[in-house]
Amino acid sequence: MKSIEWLGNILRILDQTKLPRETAYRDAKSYEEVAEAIEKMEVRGAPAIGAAVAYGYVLGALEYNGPRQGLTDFMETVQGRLAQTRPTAVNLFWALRRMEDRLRDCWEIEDLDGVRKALIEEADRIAEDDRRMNRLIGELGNEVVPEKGNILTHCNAGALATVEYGTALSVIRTAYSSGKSIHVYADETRPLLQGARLTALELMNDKIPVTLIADNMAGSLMQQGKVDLVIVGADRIAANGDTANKIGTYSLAVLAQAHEVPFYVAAPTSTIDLKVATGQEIPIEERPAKEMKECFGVPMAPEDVNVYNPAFDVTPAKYITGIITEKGIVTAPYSVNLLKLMVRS
Ligand SMILES: CSC[C@H]1O[C@H](OP(=O)(O)O)[C@H](O)[C@@H]1O
Repeated sequence: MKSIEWLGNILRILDQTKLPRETAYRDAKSYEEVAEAIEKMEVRGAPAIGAAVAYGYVLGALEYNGPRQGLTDFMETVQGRLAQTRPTAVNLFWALRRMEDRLRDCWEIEDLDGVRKALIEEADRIAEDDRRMNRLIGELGNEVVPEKGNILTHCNAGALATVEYGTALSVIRTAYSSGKSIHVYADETRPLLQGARLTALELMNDKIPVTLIADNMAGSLMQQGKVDLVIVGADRIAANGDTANKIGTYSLAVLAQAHEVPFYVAAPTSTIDLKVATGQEIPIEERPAKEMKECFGVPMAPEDVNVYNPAFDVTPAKYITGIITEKGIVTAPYSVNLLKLMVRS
């Protein structure tokens, strides 16, 4: 299953809100449609959002029908719309910056189609970079996976959260295909159930042994000694290693430390944001109350009850055993080692 597919002038988006019961697609023909798909979480997951935004930017350039000199101003409108969709995943802004830089480098190209071609090539590079980084994350991350054991993961950091392979699930896939005897506990991940709906689906499709659990069961499994490793994804990693990820990740990290279970974050370097010193600076998205009060249309709470619905939380670096990236596995002191990693070619 591919989260997105570029069809030359259309971005085909697998509508993840309908999985696993229905495989449906949105064929986005405009940057506004891509923005809506991101806001509605039809496409979600930090790296997948980054690639979707890159192609949304291309669709904006294809929509523009004015004189060449007006393109830059128009693309600022496109950039603004895409940038306001979701605030936490830094990959969104990393991809937008790459597209803006590419547009700026096209200043000598007078032909609009020439500029569009250059932007499409940049978006394709962003997508290919993600595929490459995720493969490497799997290969390098395999080092931390035991020959035999139970791995717990949270939310969906799989192929559906990226362009291909996944991040945390890339490590799991690589370990399994290397012959390791692993089994996965997948947190269902309330309220939108990315674990139940997406991670369980991906792992079953790959015939990787998986058991679905409610989020509140993780502690008990660790207390029984049934979890050997926790691997999660990330939406933004601060310069000191503090990591924003799906709500519930922080609780898992504290539980893992209390039970001496290794806790790893798997993420491409496009998720590392050295411009934020600590996790306190990471903007945390608040999602609509409806997502808490309903489960896909079925009321789960009184209609007018107050709701707190942050989409992410921040895990302090002290709870993180290591961060698995395509350039290597980083451990504490993160402020030093993340900087070294990012300057490494
Ligand atoms: C490969 S990182 C995926 C990351 O994104 C998810 O958030 P959302 O489903 O809201 O986009 C979750 O935090 C995952 O770990």
